[in-house]
Amino acid sequence: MLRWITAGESHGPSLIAVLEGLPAAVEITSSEISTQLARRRLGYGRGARMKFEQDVVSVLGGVRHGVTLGGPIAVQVANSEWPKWQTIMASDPVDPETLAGLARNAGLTRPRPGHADLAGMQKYGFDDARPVLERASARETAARVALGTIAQNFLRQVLGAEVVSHVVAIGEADAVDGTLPTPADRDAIDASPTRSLHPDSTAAMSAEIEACKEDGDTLGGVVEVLVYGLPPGLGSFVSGDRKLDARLAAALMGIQAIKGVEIGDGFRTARRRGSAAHDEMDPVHPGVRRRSNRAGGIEGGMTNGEVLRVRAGMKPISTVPRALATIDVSTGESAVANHQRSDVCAVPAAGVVAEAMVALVVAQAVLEKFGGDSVPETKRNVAAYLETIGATAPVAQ
Ligand SMILES: Cc1cc2nc3c(=O)[nH]c(=O)nc-3n(C[C@H](O)[C@H](O)[C@H](O)COP(=O)(O)O)c2cc1C
Ligand SMILES: C=C(O[C@@H]1CC(C(=O)O)=C[C@@H](OP(=O)(O)O)[C@H]1O)C(=O)O
Repeated sequence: MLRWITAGESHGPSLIAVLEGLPAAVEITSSEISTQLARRRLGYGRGARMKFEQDVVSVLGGVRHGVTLGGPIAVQVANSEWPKWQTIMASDPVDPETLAGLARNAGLTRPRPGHADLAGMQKYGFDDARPVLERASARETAARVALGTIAQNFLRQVLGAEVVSHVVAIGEADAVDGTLPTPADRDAIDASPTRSLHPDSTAAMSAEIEACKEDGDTLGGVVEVLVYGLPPGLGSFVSGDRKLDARLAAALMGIQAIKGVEIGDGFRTARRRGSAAHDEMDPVHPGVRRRSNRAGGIEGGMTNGEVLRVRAGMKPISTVPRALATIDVSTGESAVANHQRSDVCAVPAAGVVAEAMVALVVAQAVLEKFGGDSVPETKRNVAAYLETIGATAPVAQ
């Protein structure tokens, strides 16, 4: 069973990510992880912290000379801003007088609507939002992207599968409808400040962000993740918790600020008639070809051999510069919410995080189906399965 966990606070010394259950012989380097982390920092609308914070990657365990060893993999993403926070976020006790003298440590008693602040303080018994927001912060997504890089390498090396993401909406600005991006479009997408394929989409989304910024407001949007090259049969129909669509939805909803997930055409399909909703098949001897892919490559909780396609909707950033109404928990009176610097829009970054979560869930399903303690063993198992289903295997469009 492939499993993962992260630890660490937004202004702590570092984030730590652990991935357990991956076979030996997956090729991975710290510079590949750094490259993916750099992609997460990009995008029009991100705040000042993205400019000065550096993600400093160290692979602490599970990898030797660029290949995995089969044991748990531990990755550290150090926060370069730590020296400024080392007293406030120290793990050992600190003299209260020293703490009281630090302006940065001023009590955060005005919880921000849309954040974990208030319920987190109530639940864990804090009178200040700092201990809540430190862990709730999307800084943690850097650790997920680090693990997602390893999962993407595994998928590529075992199946030749490739994960691609792009932004399909920011606020009211929708991407120009067109062909789906393929792995060949990755560089072009990353070169767009809104991670869109079409220049007209970039222009419309950038204008939306610019207008929002001038109004002192924030924006959300929708990202889409595609996985090319998956065999049929990942996931299962036999129980709800084994369905791949359910597992993808849970993983994507687990990303900070994601409020909706669609598999394939999702809510659009819900409004269609059955004759226009499903993906008809034709035989092509040998194999089967689909006339469409509205299902997004998943039927009955399993991949069906078509391109996997999933969307995630992100709510607008909660720390709104034009601060929202709240209460001050120290007085019980009305107040305006705590405001620190913040992103105006982080949808492009959310797409990179979504790629990571999709890669991890799909890698987990691949290992469930094919097992293997080394890449060659998993590949042999994949090859045997594909040979078995040969005559009915899907043929690429
Ligand atoms: C990549 C990324 C960057 C984010 N940046 C910010 C930010 O700068 N300011 C902010 O208030 N929220 C930001 N968020 C969203 C909050 O972390 C999130 O809304 C909050 O933790 C509450 O969780 P929930 O929205 O899932 O309920 C970001 C989310 C993501 C995925
Ligand atoms: C640091 C990151 O994102 C942070 C996510 C975040 C939040 O509330 O989620 C709030 C901001 O942090 P701060 O308030 O310290 O500026 C973002 O910068 C990151 O993505 O690496």
